[in-house]
Amino acid sequence: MIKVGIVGGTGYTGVELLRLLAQHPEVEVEAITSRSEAGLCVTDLYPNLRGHYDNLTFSEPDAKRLGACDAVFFATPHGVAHALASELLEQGTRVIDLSADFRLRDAAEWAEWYGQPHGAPELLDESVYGLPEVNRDRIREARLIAVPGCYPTAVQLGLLPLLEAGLIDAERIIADCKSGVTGAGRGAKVPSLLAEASESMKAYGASGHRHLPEIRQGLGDAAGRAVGLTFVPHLTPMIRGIHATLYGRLTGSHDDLQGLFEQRFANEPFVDVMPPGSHPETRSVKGVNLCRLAVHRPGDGDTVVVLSVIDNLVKGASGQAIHNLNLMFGFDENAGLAAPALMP
Ligand SMILES: NC(=O)C1=CN([C@@H]2O[C@H](COP(=O)(O)OP(=O)(O)OC[C@H]3O[C@@H](n4cnc5c(N)ncnc54)[C@H](OP(=O)(O)O)[C@@H]3O)[C@@H](O)[C@H]2O)C=CC1
Ligand SMILES: CC(=O)N[C@@H](CCC(=O)OP(=O)(O)O)C(=O)O
Repeated sequence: MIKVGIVGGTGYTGVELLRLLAQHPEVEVEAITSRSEAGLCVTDLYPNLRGHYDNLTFSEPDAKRLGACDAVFFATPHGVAHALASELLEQGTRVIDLSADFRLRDAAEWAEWYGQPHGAPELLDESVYGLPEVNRDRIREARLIAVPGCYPTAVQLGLLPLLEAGLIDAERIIADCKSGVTGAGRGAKVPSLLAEASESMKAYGASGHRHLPEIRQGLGDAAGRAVGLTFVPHLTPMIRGIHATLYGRLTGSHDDLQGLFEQRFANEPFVDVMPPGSHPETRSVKGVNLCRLAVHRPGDGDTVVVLSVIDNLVKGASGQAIHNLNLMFGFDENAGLAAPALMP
């Protein structure tokens, strides 16, 4: 049994960590922080967790208390993990950061996209990008994990087989992506209001979104060269879910794209390549740590269309964070992550 802490326990990814960890046989949640709810019992804020965390209370973030844990998850806005990670690592605590603080290898690029100086550039060399389907062996050895973003997870998993095999034009990739409103966090914001978000849909960040450099970095690694990517996110009237429709122009010849995808993910417990002709739905991954993919080649032409769905809060955040924890501590990869999706 290991002890873990969660910084940012009142947010959507924080409560999702609690929900999933409640079924984890090897983990006990020792500390959970919130500045606004310090002193409140977790089950008073989240009654769905009654019977699981009845003695757990939110407390102010405290490096000493968190440093007594084997691992700490950061489910906080950008910049918070920068400030605390070093101190925790020095105390021997492993850090799994759900924010974007350690995802980009280049501190100057991070500062440009996040509008603030990078707060811990000295840690960038050792941080490991926590996409298990790419970095499984490095994750096992890591002390500091940067959990991929939600859109970047859906897009990279959908394009990796094609780029690794050199089958599409790396200069002209299109990722047309839709997210549910929990992607924007639990804080009150006008675009997330029921009357603003329901029965409507809109693109945002079309000229440049902060996930663009992260996705380009990962796809560039897969392709072995810089990629040209158009990425347009949309806000849709659903609570959870990401749907990515990915377009590439085939350059290499390959008769069996379905087989290519099935082979690439054959040993991956959290990627499901669906049968030919499928159209995966976001509700089929609701609440589970799974990316479902379908590959299409309309009219047998030179365009390949990949459909990729995840739950932004699970495979796009908290579930993937727990998968990383399982690898770092040598647990069964499925621990805490085995339940099937909610339907409907
Ligand atoms: N929502 C999603 O789908 C995804 C989110 N992420 C990332 O995960 C992180 C958390 O997201 P989400 O759960 O949606 O965010 P929320 O806005 O829902 O929650 C943020 C949490 O962080 C705490 N917090 C805020 N500021 C600070 C601070 N300065 N120091 C310590 N704690 C702080 C808040 O509690 P309090 O203010 O009371 O301390 C709250 O518990 C973000 O970086 C987000 O980008 C990643 C993938 C998907
Ligand atoms: C709908 C919505 O607002 N989504 C968020 C992305 C989700 C997220 O939390 O971003 P990270 O994965 O980088 O942490 C956004 O566009 O900024």
